[in-house]
Amino acid sequence: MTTRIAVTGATGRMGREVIEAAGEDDRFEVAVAVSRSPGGAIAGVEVRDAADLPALLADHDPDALVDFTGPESSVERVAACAEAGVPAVVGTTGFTEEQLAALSEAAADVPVLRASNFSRGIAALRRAVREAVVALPGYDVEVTETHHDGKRDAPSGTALTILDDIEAERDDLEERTYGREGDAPRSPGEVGVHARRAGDVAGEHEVLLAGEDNVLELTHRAGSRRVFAAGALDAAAWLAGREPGRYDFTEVLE
Ligand SMILES: NC(=O)C1=CN([C@@H]2O[C@H](COP(=O)(O)OP(=O)(O)OC[C@H]3O[C@@H](n4cnc5c(N)ncnc54)[C@H](OP(=O)(O)O)[C@@H]3O)[C@@H](O)[C@H]2O)C=CC1
Ligand SMILES: O=C(O)C1=N[C@H](C(=O)O)C[C@H](O)C1
Repeated sequence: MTTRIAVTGATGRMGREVIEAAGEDDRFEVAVAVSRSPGGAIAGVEVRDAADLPALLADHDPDALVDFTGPESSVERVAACAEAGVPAVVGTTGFTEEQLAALSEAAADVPVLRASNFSRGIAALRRAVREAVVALPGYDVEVTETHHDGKRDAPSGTALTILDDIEAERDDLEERTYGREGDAPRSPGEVGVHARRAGDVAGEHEVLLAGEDNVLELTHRAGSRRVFAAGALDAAAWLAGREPGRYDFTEVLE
């Protein structure tokens, strides 16, 4: 069965990648792609005006929409999905609590699956990190992420998700320390968080656990954006036809 998707932010790094990945996979068809700068085509798909999204969703009736844009625009695009009855896959990161509440509101009308990272490797890293922090109680924990120079939000959405995972397992870690400068010895309740921006790195996340004479480093590196696009497409196929509500990428991988 073919899953017909709508893609927002078509000219963005991820929007483009999703359109190209869908074009190379028989299971998917891009029913409509929108951009703030319409015109031209990406992988043979005409790029339409994002301002017309509500009408385009009504006309094309896609099985799911895939959004990798920015927080404000993502909330607007998902509201259009709620209005049109289209399931939404959201890969955008950097949301405020208020924006997350708006996405939850939309999930009362349509299925909404949001994930800070659509790579299977990160799903495995998260499981390994949760296990490691339990196995190594009292160890110091530091999270470092590295991304391309165009990334806007810091720390990355994935780093924040990993920090939530770590804090859920370790009650003693109560303070996130973002970088260090000056006279800054470590205090026991800290989790260090470090964001590096350089070149065209697709995405790297490292968790360091260090105790007396024992150091464990768990690292995931995305080789390209294609891994995120592939995961988002899997999520779109999985989400199509589900009941309204909030869904998680881990459910897609079960
Ligand atoms: N969950 C995951 O696995 C992944 C998540 N991401 C996240 O996806 C998001 C996009 O990343 P990336 O593609 O690199 O970013 P880009 O800046 O390359 O692309 C984002 C695109 O979204 C659209 N856009 C951005 N801001 C607005 C706005 N205010 N209003 C309307 N449209 C807007 C634009 O497309 P246009 O002009 O065509 O409308 C823009 O080109 C980020 O939040 C990033 O963290 C990225 C990779 C993987
Ligand atoms: O902006 C990116 O590029 C990425 N963003 C996501 C994040 O913020 O975690 C996922 C991935 O690491 C790439």
